[in-house]
Amino acid sequence: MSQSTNITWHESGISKEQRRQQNNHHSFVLWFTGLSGSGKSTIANAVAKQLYNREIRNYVLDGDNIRFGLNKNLGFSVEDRTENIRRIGEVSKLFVDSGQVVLTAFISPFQEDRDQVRHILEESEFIEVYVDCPIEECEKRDPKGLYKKARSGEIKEFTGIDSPYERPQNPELVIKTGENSIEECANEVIVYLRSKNFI
Ligand SMILES: Nc1ncnc2c1ncn2[C@@H]1O[C@H](COP(=O)(O)OS(=O)(=O)O)[C@@H](OP(=O)(O)O)[C@H]1O
Ligand SMILES: Nc1ncnc2c1ncn2[C@@H]1O[C@H](COP(=O)(O)OP(=O)(O)O)[C@@H](O)[C@H]1O
Repeated sequence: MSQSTNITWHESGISKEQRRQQNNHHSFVLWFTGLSGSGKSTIANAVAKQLYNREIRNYVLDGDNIRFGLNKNLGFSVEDRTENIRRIGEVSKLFVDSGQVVLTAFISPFQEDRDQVRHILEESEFIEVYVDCPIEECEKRDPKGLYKKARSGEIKEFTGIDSPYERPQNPELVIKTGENSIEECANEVIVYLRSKNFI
């Protein structure tokens, strides 16, 4: 891939702080990470609905959807997953700059890639949420039939089967979707955000 040269950063006339002030809330990323079927999308969307009801501007970026468009040229090799997360991180940063809350639902299996996203944001702008669910339960749910395909060898490099998942070392939040209901898990996130005065 070639690199751009002769480019200059253009400052916007409206600052992030001004946008936040107009929206009347903080802007940040809720980064959900976990195995396929752990409940990232379900919880992200449940939280998004609660935020919407509180008039907090937000948007969900979801793994499958992004791979239909922006990242349609990426597969599931280690390198492609890293590039996937790098791009999502940059997109998330734009959302934060626009004064919105962004909820991301990507497996994002590598600690280093998640840390990279954390580092391009400010400290109060990145909340790593580990959607913790035993693989046995994810496999039992198998909402898209992908574990079955991975077990039969039809899908290669499937996370948790023949591709690694690195559990977050120091996440801001851990939610256990194998033990608690969807509503309870979503409420845990809302309680955390309130405790930090983010909402
Ligand atoms: N090999 C392999 N491994 C894991 N997942 C696979 C694979 N092939 C397809 N899928 C489907 O793609 C979704 C994961 O995409 P992500 O962009 O979140 O993955 S990653 O963060 O780049 O690892 C994932 O979505 P979720 O089930 O919502 O996690 C799957 O539906
Ligand atoms: N407590 C829970 N939290 C999240 N999802 C749950 C929970 N209990 C059961 N589920 C079910 O598990 C599945 C999770 O799928 P999904 O949200 O697509 O996971 P992911 O985005 O991590 O692949 C859904 O069918 C959902 O209804």
